[in-house]
Amino acid sequence: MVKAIIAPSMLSSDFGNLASEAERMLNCGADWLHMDIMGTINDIRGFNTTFAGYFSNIFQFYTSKSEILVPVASLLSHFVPNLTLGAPVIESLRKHTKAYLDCHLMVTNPLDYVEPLGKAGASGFTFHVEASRDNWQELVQRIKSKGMKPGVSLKPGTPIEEVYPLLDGENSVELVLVMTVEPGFGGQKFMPEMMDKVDGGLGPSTIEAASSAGANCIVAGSSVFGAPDPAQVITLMRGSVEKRS
Ligand SMILES: O=C(CO)[C@@H](O)[C@H](O)COP(=O)(O)O
Ligand SMILES: [Fe+2]
Repeated sequence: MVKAIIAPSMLSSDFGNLASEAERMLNCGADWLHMDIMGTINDIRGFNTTFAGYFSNIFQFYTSKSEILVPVASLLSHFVPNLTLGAPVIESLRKHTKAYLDCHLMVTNPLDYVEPLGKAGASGFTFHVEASRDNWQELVQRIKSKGMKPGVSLKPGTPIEEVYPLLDGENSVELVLVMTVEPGFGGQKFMPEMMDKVDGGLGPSTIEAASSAGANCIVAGSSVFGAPDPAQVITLMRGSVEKRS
């Protein structure tokens, strides 16, 4: 029987009560806690923080809509047009739980986050293949040296072949996170066309497609946190994966 891992994305939780939201999810049957770490303007190489921060604020002042922000964000080499949490939050949450903290790094230079997240108590460190094409071997070694489990993720538009080199050899990853939404926000629509490649928009109405496509580690945010009975959604998704032999 395939072992399911259900990892509620804490991006959809009440960040003002993160520790109790984490405990609630674990009491509802969650195996891992998925922590979406999203980049800031400081990710830009060569820009100093103040200038880049100021520049980004101007753009964000004039383009409040996320669909406009995306081209602006990519222009400014943001990995995603959103800002969530970092090592200090992981460190605080770690004081309240022993759970597996599955960190998903949507940042332009993941190497800069290995040290702080390892120290903060992260369990898994999943970086994006689009942000590590020239240094993924060093990245995997550094992640392992800090006692974290290395994973790789890919955006919907990235061909699955790009992660093949990371699947075997001494610098292989232990998890592949197939994004079934564009990275950056929770609550987006599931992209069924990703099934031949499977993170996002998952819930009772889409889990069958993902589990029959072979996914066993399920990241779901809005469908779990938005449910009147999150435990029931977690059990349903677990059942869908584990009925596969
Ligand atoms: O990494 C991401 C989004 O960037 C995902 O982890 C989402 O946060 C999953 O949330 P839902 O799509 O299930 O609401
Ligand atoms: Fe994620």
